[in-house]
Amino acid sequence: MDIYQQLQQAGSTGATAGEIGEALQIDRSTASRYLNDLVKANRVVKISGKPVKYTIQQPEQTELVDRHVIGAGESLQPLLETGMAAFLYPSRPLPILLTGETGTGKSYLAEKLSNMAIENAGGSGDRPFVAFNCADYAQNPELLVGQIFGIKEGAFTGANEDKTGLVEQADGGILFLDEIHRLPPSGQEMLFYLMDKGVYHRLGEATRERHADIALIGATTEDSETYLLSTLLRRFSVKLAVPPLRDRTAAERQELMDHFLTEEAAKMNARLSIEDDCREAFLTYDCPGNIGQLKSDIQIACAHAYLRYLNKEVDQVLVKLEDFPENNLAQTMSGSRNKSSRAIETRDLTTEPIRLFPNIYQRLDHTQNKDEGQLQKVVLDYIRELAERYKQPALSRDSWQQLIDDDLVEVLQDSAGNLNTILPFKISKSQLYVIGLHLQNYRNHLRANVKKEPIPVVVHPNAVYRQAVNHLASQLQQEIGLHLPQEEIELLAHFLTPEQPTTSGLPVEQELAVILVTHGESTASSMAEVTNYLLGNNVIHAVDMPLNQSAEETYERVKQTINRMIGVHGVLLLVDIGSLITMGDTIQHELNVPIKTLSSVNLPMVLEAGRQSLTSEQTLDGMYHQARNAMVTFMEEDQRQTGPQKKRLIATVCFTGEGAAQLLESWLENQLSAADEDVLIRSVRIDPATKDTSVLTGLKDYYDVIAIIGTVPVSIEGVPYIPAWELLQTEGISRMHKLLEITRRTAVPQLNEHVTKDEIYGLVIQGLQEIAIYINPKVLADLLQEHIPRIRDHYDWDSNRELGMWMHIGSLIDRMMATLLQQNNDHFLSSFPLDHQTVISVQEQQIWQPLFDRLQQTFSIEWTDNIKRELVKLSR
Ligand SMILES: Nc1ncnc2c1ncn2[C@@H]1O[C@H](COP(=O)(O)OP(=O)(O)OP(=O)(O)O)[C@@H](O)[C@H]1O
Repeated sequence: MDIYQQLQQAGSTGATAGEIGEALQIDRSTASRYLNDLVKANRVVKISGKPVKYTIQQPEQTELVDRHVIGAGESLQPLLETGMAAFLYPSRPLPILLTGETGTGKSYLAEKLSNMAIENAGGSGDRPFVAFNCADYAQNPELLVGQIFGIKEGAFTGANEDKTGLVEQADGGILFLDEIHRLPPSGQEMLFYLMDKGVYHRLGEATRERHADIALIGATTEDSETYLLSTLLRRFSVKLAVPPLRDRTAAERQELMDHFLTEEAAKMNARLSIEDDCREAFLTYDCPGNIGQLKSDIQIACAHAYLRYLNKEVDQVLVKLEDFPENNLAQTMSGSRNKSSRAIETRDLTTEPIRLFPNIYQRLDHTQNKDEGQLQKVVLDYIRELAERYKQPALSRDSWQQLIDDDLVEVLQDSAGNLNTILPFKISKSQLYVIGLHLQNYRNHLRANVKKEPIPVVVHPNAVYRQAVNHLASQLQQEIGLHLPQEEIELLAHFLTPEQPTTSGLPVEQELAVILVTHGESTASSMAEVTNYLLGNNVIHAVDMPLNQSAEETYERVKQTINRMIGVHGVLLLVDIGSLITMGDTIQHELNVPIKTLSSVNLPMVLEAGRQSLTSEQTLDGMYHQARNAMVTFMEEDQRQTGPQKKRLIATVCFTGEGAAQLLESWLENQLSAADEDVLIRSVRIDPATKDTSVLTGLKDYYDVIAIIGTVPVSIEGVPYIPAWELLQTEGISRMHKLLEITRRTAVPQLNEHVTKDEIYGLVIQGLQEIAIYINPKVLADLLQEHIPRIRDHYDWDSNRELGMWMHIGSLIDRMMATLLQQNNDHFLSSFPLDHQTVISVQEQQIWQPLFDRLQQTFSIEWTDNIKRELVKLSR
């Protein structure tokens, strides 16, 4: 037996060198020497005292926890150890929930814990760590859930293709969901289900069950008891509270500060030091945004010091007390007086210029691989990063002056008026600010007087933006003597382009463009809207010619429209009257872009032109002929009145053109039988302000619109309107089937589908998976399975009726959750007519109440008497 095994036997109380020597029959000094070797090797620890004892080092405390995490040995020790224990739990890692104030380091710790766990599990790259902040999609709960679980093509507007979710990406690894409380209840349910069963489905996916094995870390700044469904909360077996900065030790705060200063120094590639009084200020000031704020405040101070250094006033980067963010300084000096308002000011000021702003020249200098593609990527990343980081327009003048020289700020602010006359939109404050930041970069770079890599030209920005920047450039030259070379002008023009180029997709290059120019306030734009909608692509550009608009103005607008296009090789102009034909010829000469013109435009022509412009390898001539033929055929058919009849169309309408209408669209598609192959279903947005139905009327000219279905009552002559909620009941469904039947070209025998009682459960899950966003269909179906039989027996529903009611309840709950989450409850409630006449009998009350209660509990919805009465009335 060796010394180590002997010590293991001694357990946590340990043993002295003498005891070990005695047990192994070696002399004490030899035992002591061996023991000290083991101590050096970190396998044994000394327990100080008299006599000195030795005990073995517990491996999980030394090897598993990353000692590089600041605070690992102090305030964060219990947290890191519990976190690691959860991750290394036999068979399956336990889900972890990190709670704590903003900036305490939850994301940081999640990543550290994941890295440690991955390393401990053999450190291979095939265990992915996927991090996602739910707050990024908080405005769109549907998309948020879609990001996490994946989206099936057509699940909602814009879902043009199947999309993999993060769960799939993290399969076999770790998924970190920051701000998890932003998940809508349906998403929380889905997550719970995944944690429980390892099973999930993509949004809008009816039947396919997917499997994933992930370790989950959630984080929230909110009170998890209030914001998370209790089912989900319970599923997090390990909850770790990350301490605020004020509860961390002084040594840790010092260590954090040194760490951040070192990070900044590395970025600057210069010597950096900090004056003592400034260091003191950083160590003691009240820092409500915790480590995150400490870090950004240090960054701001360093940025100040760095600018001073670049301005050549000093020979090293020295952070002084004057660099300490002003509001904080005031706060430090005035103690805690008026703390809360100061704290808010501090955050406002620091949220924007939190880091040294990106520096293109340094990046180009540091780019090893100088091939064209790589250099372009550096430039595009820079443009995007600057634009994204500073896109919040709420910037105070102070924050401008913190980072941009006064004279530059002045020229920029003066130039806004001129720029607005050239640009097709009003320049925003944040765009000006971003330009200012870049110009400051450029100026600093000139001052630093180092060898300058020319900025590579990425994509030629279009003429309007170049013209605007040229204007700015001459103002800069005249007023402050700052000269901008051509490549700088091109770069700045990109900051003005509304769609910032991304590395993955440069601004869309449309080789062949179609521009529609017609008289009237909105004729061209309505036709373009319909076509773009039907083609699912913004291919038609419209120029309206209101009666008071001069021919010259129209001409200019068409020219501007072409100028704004990138890489266009040919334009088809579709106009209403022949006199506009000459316009194309003149513009062609002026802009040197081939243009062809077709007059007497109608919708089939626009549609065909749009379709052709999307066909790859189409030529301008080809597109012209196809569009022309489409018009001729249409006119001939119209005259003969013998051609194929118009296709049938069902329009689904709502205020957004997304949400409800889109759901209905996919649900309806499944209702169509083979005899209804010609039927198109299209969702249409109705502007809530104008309730303008011209798009629908426009569709009627070219389609046989057989029904309008939706959440917004719309009346179009000769077209029946079916409210969405009626459609989810048996009566509504049969009404729609009837409509389809009577509008069919050839009579087909009516499908006499009768569901059986046993099929209802499955059909409802399937149906709700198609149309519900917020509820978990299975959870709802289980609940109804339990409660409906009593209700069904009371009203004596047949199976078809019962199916209708299940679906109705499902979509009602989904809608209630949607409105609660989107906080437009008033609109939702007002869609239920006030009803004082329906009386719910005592017996009805008894059979419904348990279901109402369960639904309320499970989906956190609030019933009103009106909604209950409506439901009971429908059941009778
Ligand atoms: N122990 C640490 N050592 C070094 N840097 C840290 C540490 N903890 C946090 N940070 C840094 O502080 C900043 C804020 O941390 P983080 O974003 O993880 O906080 P958070 O609690 O997730 O904040 P929020 O709730 O606002 O998302 C990050 O830049 C992070 O890198």
